[in-house]
Amino acid sequence: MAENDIRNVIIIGSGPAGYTAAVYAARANLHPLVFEGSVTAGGALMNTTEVENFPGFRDGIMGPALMDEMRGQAERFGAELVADDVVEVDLTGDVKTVRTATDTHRAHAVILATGSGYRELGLPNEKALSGRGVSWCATCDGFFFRDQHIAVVGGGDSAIEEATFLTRFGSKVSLIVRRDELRASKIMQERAFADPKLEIIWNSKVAEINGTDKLESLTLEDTTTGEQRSLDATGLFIAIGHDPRSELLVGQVDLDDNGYVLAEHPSTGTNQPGVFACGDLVDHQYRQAITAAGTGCAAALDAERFLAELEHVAANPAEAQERADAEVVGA
Ligand SMILES: Cc1cc2nc3c(=O)[nH]c(=O)nc-3n(C[C@H](O)[C@H](O)[C@H](O)COP(=O)(O)OP(=O)(O)OC[C@H]3O[C@@H](n4cnc5c(N)ncnc54)[C@H](O)[C@@H]3O)c2cc1C
Repeated sequence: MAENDIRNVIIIGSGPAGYTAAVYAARANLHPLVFEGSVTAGGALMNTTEVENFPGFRDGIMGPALMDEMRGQAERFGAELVADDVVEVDLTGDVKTVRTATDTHRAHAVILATGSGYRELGLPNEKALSGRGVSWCATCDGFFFRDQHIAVVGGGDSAIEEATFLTRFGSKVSLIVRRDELRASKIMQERAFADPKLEIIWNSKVAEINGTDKLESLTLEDTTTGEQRSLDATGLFIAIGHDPRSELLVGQVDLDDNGYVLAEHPSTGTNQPGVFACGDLVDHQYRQAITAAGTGCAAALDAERFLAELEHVAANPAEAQERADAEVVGA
């Protein structure tokens, strides 16, 4: 296809949401073009070890292997995959424009699936011990920490939610809070204070993550005195927030106050006709591979219906005019 031909659909993002959208769009004969991104093609699961909760794998599957399967499945049905970053979009017109550093592409529909990034503490061992004691997802990894001492960092609602959830598994859970109060809502605080397995370590931050092959302990620093001490935790859950990857989309589609794309539930449509959004880019509630894949499927089906309607209108201009007139009268 020549560069300037108008595509049916372009998909931006290559996690479970983007690849699932690609499988469905490709099987609907829409020949999707998928921008995978240059850094982490395959998305967040490329940085994980075993995924035990994605349905269909009785014995679990390694994160990168799962993403390789999804990628191969999309390719098998004819999705065109490009390992480039999208650097600019214009989603406001009937024809959408998507630019990389070197090319410009156009499409009638665009599916946004750029995910969200977990905030990090910025400590040296943090990434190296990811999947070896350090985690960003209690639902995903809590099960691996049965009968262990688990630490959770953060003072908001989601930190407390993660910490109370983790008390089901850990022998003890220590919530590490920078200040002498929690930012979380009152009801969440009451829940935390009432939990006998949950201790709160006030005025503290993690100064060092210790261990070579796996997490062995944490060094905590008192934020008021600077004094340091060791905590013998073998699990660390970092719950200090997420940032949706939506910088590209500012001024293009409606975003909420935290930067997540606003989709018209239960569809995946945004405020721009022909633009659909899925996965962690819209979801601050569930953030799971299976939910991302589910909304990726929905986005492709929504795009398919949108394109069918466009085709119908182009083939039946008189009927479309009648419908538009009736809407004006009804308004
Ligand atoms: C450490 C860890 C462990 C996890 N474990 C589990 C688990 O066990 N089970 C589970 O269900 N979930 C797990 N999750 C959550 C799961 O990974 C996410 O919910 C899921 O990956 C979200 O999918 P997504 O497609 O929305 O986004 P992502 O997977 O984040 O993918 C987004 C993609 O978009 C690309 N992208 C971003 N910007 C651009 C751009 N401008 N141009 C082109 N491409 C772009 C990125 O490169 C990335 O590939 C885990 C997450 C983490 C971080």
